[in-house]
Amino acid sequence: MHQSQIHALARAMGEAAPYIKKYQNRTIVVKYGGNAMINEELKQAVMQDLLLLNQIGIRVVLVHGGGPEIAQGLKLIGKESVFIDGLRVTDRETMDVVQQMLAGKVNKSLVALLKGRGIGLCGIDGGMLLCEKRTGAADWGFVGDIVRVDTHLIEFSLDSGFIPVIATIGADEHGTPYNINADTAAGQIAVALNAAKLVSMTDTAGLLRDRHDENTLMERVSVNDIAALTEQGIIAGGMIPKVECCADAVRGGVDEAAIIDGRVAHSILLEMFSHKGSGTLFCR
Ligand SMILES: Nc1ncnc2c1ncn2[C@@H]1O[C@H](COP(=O)(O)OP(=O)(O)O)[C@@H](O)[C@H]1O
Ligand SMILES: CC(=O)N[C@@H](CCC(=O)OP(=O)(O)O)C(=O)O
Repeated sequence: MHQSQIHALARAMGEAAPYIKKYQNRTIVVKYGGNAMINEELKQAVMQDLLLLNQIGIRVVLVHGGGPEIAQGLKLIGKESVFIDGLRVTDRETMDVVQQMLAGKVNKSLVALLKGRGIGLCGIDGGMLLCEKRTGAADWGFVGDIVRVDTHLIEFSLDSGFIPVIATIGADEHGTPYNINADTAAGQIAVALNAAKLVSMTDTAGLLRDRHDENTLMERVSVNDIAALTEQGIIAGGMIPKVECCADAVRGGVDEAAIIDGRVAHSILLEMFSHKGSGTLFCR
């Protein structure tokens, strides 16, 4: 190792040390989104980072999406994806595909990369995510709103040293399964766990003032400014539920929430263990 590399390592470790102390024995919830999850190599790098966090004593909960995989599954049976306000319209046939893809293919592929430390769950397991049918401006079919998060199974997995990997399917009191947006679920799970941090990994550098220009990254945003940013059209599309869930998490008692770039290797380590962080940090 060169002298310069040794200095860089010493500097990085010195910078990281207080953050490692801050997060040890605390819970962090990581939401890993569909569009950042497509590249196999990156997926492996992200899971390795989560394993590292687990090994240094941070309680990591992974909540995953899988929108693109669901779209693929639907295509195979000749169905197009339909979204209203960012939520998938989910009829009975679509719900079957959501279950197969999220709780099956995507969940197990992530657990497999966690080398024996992952435990694959969905919100139906242990009564984790109790839902009711979403009502409002449209009929989304089997799309659920979370009524209650039961954290017992998550805590049990964490206490046993595992990384719970959660597919966001819940059930109502009759046992009917519902499809839940993964960002929304991650935010509510983070609040229920009284997490130290929520990190949402996606396919942009973070929240951009101009969504087509990554040089306009907003590094720090107060949750009080979100309404104005949405009104100005700066927060749009898939960013709306993502930002809202960060804001709800922070308002619900999570210390901080960040949206970071899931396409950049080790961005989560940079976010957690450096002064600069990465992406956009939402604070009170
Ligand atoms: N201000 C903004 N900054 C960054 N991305 C934005 C913004 N407004 C809208 N977006 C869009 O939101 C997308 C991220 O949401 P989404 O595709 O639902 O992510 P995921 O699949 O990770 O859940 C970005 O790829 C981008 O197209
Ligand atoms: C109700 C609803 O829209 N559910 C989402 C669940 C998966 C998800 O949120 O995946 P991403 O994080 O990859 O977007 C869906 O069916 O696509």
